[in-house]
Amino acid sequence: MISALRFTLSIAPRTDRFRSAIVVAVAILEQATGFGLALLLGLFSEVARRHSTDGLVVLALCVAVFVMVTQGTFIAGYFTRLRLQEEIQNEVERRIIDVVGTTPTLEIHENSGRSERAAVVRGARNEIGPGFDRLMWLAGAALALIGSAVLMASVVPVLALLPLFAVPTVLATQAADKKRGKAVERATPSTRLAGHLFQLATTAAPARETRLFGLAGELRSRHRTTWDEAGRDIARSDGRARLPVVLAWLFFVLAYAAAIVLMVRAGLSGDASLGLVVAAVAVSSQITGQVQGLLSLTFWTMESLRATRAFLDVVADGAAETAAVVPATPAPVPPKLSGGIKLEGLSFQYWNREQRSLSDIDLELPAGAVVALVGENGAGKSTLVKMLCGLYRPSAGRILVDGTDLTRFAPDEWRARITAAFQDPVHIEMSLQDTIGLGSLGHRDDADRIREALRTAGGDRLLASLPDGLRTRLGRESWDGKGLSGGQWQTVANARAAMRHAPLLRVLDEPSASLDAHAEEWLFQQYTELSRLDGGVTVLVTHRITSARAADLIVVLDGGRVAEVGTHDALSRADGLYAELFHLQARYFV
Ligand SMILES: Nc1ncnc2c1ncn2[C@@H]1O[C@H](COP(=O)(O)OP(=O)(O)OP(=O)(O)O)[C@@H](O)[C@H]1O
Repeated sequence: MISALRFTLSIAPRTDRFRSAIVVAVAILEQATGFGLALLLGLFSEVARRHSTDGLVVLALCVAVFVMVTQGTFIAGYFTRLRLQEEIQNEVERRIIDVVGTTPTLEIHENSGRSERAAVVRGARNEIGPGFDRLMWLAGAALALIGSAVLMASVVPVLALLPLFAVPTVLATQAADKKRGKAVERATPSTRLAGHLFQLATTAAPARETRLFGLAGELRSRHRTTWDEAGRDIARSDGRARLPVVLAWLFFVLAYAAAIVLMVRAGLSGDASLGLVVAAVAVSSQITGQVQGLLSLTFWTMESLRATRAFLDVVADGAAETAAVVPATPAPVPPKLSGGIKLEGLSFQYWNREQRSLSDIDLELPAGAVVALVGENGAGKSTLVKMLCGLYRPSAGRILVDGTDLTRFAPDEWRARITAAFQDPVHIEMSLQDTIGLGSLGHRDDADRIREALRTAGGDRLLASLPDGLRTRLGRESWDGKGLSGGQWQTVANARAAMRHAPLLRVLDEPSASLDAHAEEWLFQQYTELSRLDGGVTVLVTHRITSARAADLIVVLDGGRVAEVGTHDALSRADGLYAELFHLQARYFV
């Protein structure tokens, strides 16, 4: 928690020094209002006892000015506080992008322990922004409580201890809060699932299937069951924490009653002046409010600190992964492949799985070759291409690029020299020019290169059909842009992948899954020519054996192992799994 506290205190002035100063002033002034009014009330009683009309008038003016200043500061500071919270929130979101969006591998999204922490941060990130404000209000509330204790002690010294009687209440509430936090954390898998069900039921992409299969009711009831499961554990933890909080509160109420008796006795016996007793009784009447305020502010501050700590954990996770994966002195990535890419005993096991998804893969992918990767669903094709992209670290074995172990390259430098189009491409809702130009940031304004990439991907007709050409806004989720078909989105992603010239590795993970036959033929012809020209390795993952046929090398994966390697002719003759798949498809499609 100390690191979360330090972060909360430092991020605000670093984000906006001026607004932070205003927030500190507003918090303290606001919390001092009750205390100041109690003092003025004490003075009123003294002046009234002396029958000083002038004194009463001056005091009334003082009260008016005091109230106007404190209320005015509160109103004037309200928007400053909101603005500061937004600024911090935005800064934190950018930092989350920096960490979650840039870890060298995909572990932060797929290793369940880490992905859940990242999910907690995504869900609770709105609590981080108000952290500084809550902390300042908490400090103001604590100062007001101390001021009240000093005032009461000046009437009866032992009353300085009264706020101490509130400590058990604060501690009991904190303990309850901690237990609740743990219960909320335990419930994360259920709350994530409930979030997913909510998305399924309310967003555009799944809307066709949810209507077609009449799923709204089913999703609603699963959402309820999932939330109920999560809620039961949280409610149980709240219930267990309630008794200590109630006992601690009773303890404080008894002490408070005794304090009032002591103060009245001091006034009656003449040990303290009337004004002082009135002021002390007035502040003591605020003690419960102050303690309650302190408790709720403690609760909200703890929420912010807990979210901040989760954020710092994710930052630490990201830094640890970067330290482990990025070599201190990286080897230079070759400008051109001379030999090719070699896989030696390569194995990979996903974090939450018992079995390896890839086992002992030995392969040679020569420079300039088009390699088709085929195999049944779940054979390990996508896992293998993600490993080639450096998105997973091998569990065993290695990948050699012209003899250099891939792990010796800086991941960013390796990825800057390769390109990829994945199945289910992401729909980047920008202008057509931007969404393709992102494939090579240095050329995002180069309209000729973007047109050329579109041509390679077979997107000439798509471009001609768009009302504003390259400037056409795409997508309907983020704005009112042009909706594209699945195949058109795929073409845009393929064009994005074609933006990088002469990559060392070109990965095409089912790039034609939603393309028509002409588009597919054109695409493979283009990529094959490019590979031969630039000498890189092209790995094509496909379920269409007819597409694999033209590749220089066909690799058949089966259950995470290499079942067969060879050319179409050799594998057809071998009469193994490839020949079986080929004949099966040929029977229906050729
Ligand atoms: N993120 C993941 N976490 C855990 N297991 C995974 C993950 N992704 C894939 N797997 C498992 O790894 C194995 C290989 O999956 P992979 O996606 O590589 O197969 P594939 O050959 O590309 O399949 P498909 O043809 O259906 O796309 C499968 O058993 C799959 O369940």
